[in-house]
Amino acid sequence: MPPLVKICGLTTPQAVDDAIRLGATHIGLVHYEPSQRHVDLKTAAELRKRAGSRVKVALLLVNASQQLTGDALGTVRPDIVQFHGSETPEWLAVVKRLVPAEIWKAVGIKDAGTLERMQKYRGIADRILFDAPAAALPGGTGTRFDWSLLKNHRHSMDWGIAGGLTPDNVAQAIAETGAPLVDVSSGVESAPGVKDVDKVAAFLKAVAAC
Ligand SMILES: O=C(O)c1ccccc1NCC(=O)[C@H](O)[C@H](O)COP(=O)(O)O
Repeated sequence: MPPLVKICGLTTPQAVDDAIRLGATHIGLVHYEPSQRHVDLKTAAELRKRAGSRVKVALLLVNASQQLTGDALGTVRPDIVQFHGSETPEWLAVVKRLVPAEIWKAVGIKDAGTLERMQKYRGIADRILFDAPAAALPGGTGTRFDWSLLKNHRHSMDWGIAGGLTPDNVAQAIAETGAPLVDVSSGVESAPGVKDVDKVAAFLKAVAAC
């Protein structure tokens, strides 16, 4: 079975409809003001509603306060909360107890030590998303990590990969890592925050062929 596909950083109803029509299994909405893909909570709730049950919807937060996390989850009611900052396992466990959503943790993978350090999320996060290490922003940077770090790794949690994936390299990334889920944002854009329907189609076609 081909990997699951999350198209992240959607900002418009058209982009949501396109991603779903073309076969994405997940979409991501970024609520983080410094991001060029930031959507306010009202917009995020509208996009979430539009997606309905056609696809799983992830809401991305980065080191959000308790207040903002509560407001965001209460307003948007996502299927998944994707924590993309330096949130602790303890905080994720609190959120997990309070909301009926899957908890995902993005982890910037630098070296084999990352694979040890992320074990602290075991039993708490429902999925680990391996991404490139944080740069100016913690995600959506179009940067790849060293896929060979995951070669032959025995995963103890559900997982996926992100970071610098494109229609041209996603098949190789899947072949090298065996990822059960791939996540893309800038690799299917014509400009930061603007999804390109042809690139989204090409990405999904490349994954479907795996
Ligand atoms: O997309 C953003 O702007 C963003 C900002 C801050 C935190 C996370 C963000 N995106 C998270 C994602 O899940 C991206 O899809 C992932 O980092 C891969 O991005 P890209 O390398 O552009 O495909």
